[in-house]
Amino acid sequence: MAGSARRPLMAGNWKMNLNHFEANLLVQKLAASLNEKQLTDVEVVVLPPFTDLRTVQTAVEGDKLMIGYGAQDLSPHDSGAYTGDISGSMLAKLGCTYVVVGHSERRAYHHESDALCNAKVKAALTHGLTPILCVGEGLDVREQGGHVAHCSDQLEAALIGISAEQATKVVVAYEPVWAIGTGKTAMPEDVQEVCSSVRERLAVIYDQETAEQVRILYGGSVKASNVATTMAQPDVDGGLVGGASLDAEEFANICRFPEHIAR
Ligand SMILES: O=C[C@H](O)COP(=O)(O)O
Repeated sequence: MAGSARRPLMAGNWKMNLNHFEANLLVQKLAASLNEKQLTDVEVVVLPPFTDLRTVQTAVEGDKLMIGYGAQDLSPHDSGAYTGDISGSMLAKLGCTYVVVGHSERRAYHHESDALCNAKVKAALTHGLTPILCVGEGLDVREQGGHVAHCSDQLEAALIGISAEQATKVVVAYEPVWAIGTGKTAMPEDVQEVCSSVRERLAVIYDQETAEQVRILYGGSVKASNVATTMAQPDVDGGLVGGASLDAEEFANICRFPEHIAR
């Protein structure tokens, strides 16, 4: 993010944690831990389970908290006989502004394909939601040196049929699978390598101006103790934080990262 015009984004992916009582407590604590300047410098977003969204909406709107929120997944369909699905329009009605698409846990445990991710990106954009499109390689791919091509290919496949104007509204999250929930953070230079290659691929698919507008996040064992060096990389515009976002004080410290980047 060094010198970039892109506003940093720190998104807390709660995954399948916290009931709606706990969700209310966490969002209130988080908001109380950050001041107006910090919440202006960095866009802070939480991504609770579906069952917590109404509670988070009530807290955010009722107390005018400067915190955004969104969902962890959405249906590629708009409505109808899709048992268990939640549509983009339902999320938009709940005040969501973001939705995660293609998280590696969904790709692995629910066999989500690039084609399905592409349909979900389109569904999100149709309903005015910002997709946080996840890409990332497994350890085997990294060890064979295929990580850059793997992530670029996932990106390109998920953006088929998306215009340049729409692409500027997409957030990309680079999450190496081997760094998720393992405590093994990728080295800042490794993160930069993939994030810059993602931006280069966006410039090839669209143009340089479009590529410069897209925010690219890093996710994988982000903590307050390691966030600053990663965020100091020029093509990293924020983070997608899992486990550490469940602790209000730790996540607030992560969101304060600009104060720890040497200028
Ligand atoms: O969406 C978040 C990522 O999967 C990272 O999770 P983690 O911070 O627990 O490693």
